Amino acid sequence: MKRIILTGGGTAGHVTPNLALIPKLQKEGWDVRYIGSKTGIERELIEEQKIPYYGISSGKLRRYKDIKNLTDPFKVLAGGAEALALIGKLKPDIIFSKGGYVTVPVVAAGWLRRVPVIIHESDITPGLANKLAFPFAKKICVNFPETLNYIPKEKGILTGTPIREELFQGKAEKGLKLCGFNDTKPILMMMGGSLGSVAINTVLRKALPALLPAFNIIHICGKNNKDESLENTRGYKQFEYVKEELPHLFAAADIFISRAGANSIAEILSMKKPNILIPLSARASRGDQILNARSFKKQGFSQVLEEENLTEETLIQMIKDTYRNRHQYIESMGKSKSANGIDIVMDLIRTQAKR
Ligand SMILES: CC(=O)N[C@H]1[C@@H](OP(=O)(O)OP(=O)(O)OC[C@H]2O[C@@H](n3ccc(=O)[nH]c3=O)[C@H](O)[C@@H]2O)O[C@H](CO)[C@@H](O)[C@@H]1O
Repeated sequence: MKRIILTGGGTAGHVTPNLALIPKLQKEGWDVRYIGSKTGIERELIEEQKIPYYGISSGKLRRYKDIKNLTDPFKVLAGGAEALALIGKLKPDIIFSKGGYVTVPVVAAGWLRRVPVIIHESDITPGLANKLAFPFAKKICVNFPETLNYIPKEKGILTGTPIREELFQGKAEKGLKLCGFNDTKPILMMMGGSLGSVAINTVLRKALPALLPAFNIIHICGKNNKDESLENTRGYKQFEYVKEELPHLFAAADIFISRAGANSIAEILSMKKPNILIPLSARASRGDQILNARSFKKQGFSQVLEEENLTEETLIQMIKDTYRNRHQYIESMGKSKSANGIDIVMDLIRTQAKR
């Protein structure tokens, strides 16, 4: 039986494409194993899939000053030794990495053990962890054509992003039921990336009195970000993080507000949901979401609201405009050539594997 090690972690964006691949790989008879960090979100998300999970030590590679910079290099080294031992024992035919700090020692160990490595980069500009990992990879899958400019020519391949098949099987009625909505108002859904977004949560909640007469609202607010005082508000439903509910909520939604994480926006595009993207600002990140969002705006798929301009008034106005022009956005998204990346990535895994 051919064996694959999947790796990726830190935030759900580095895990959900792997979740999309798992059922496909299993169907083709692969023995699937996962290496992630000991405590990251990937552990919970993958263990639920009943996949053997191996947690290794992991440290963040920061470009800024932090007391943890003193201890984290040792964790990275420990992670490297653990990964090397694991790969020696498991003898996989291939490693597929979705990025995140924990993957660097895994792909380096794979290279040392002569296991072919494929990396997937979701964002327009590669993250630091993936950049460090690129020399160890045979192939690098990308989600945006622009990304090919940032990686060695002979390694890059435009695949798009693997999207979980179940997302296409949602039922709007089930979504309405999950939220307890029983009128015909259009549904506005807000998803702040896998961790939620306190900045957007606050503004959306302030805008509720103006929005609720016109919309029912689904708010995915992130872990520990629920506002209990709003729990019984009619037409407003909060979730911290959703799993099997997500396809049904997607199906029910008429318009979306989202961060511009690469996976979220790939999903929104493939579900053709008119949307407003509020990218994570360049102060809090390397600015990758800003580029993701601009690319979507340029293609006519999205409206973009920069965090610097985010207020109740700008948000409400943009929601009204986007809803009014929804048919135009749906039409542009319908013309998009971006497809679910799952088939191309599966082909690549088959052709690059040792056996
Ligand atoms: C803060 C941070 O580092 N953000 C990065 C991270 O974002 P983040 O982890 O938020 O990534 P994405 O938006 O790409 O993906 C989130 C994934 O989680 C899923 N989901 C989310 C909420 C929920 O309740 N249930 C659920 O299943 C979404 O459907 C999606 O598949 O990785 C992205 C992809 O590299 C980057 O573009 C982001 O800049």
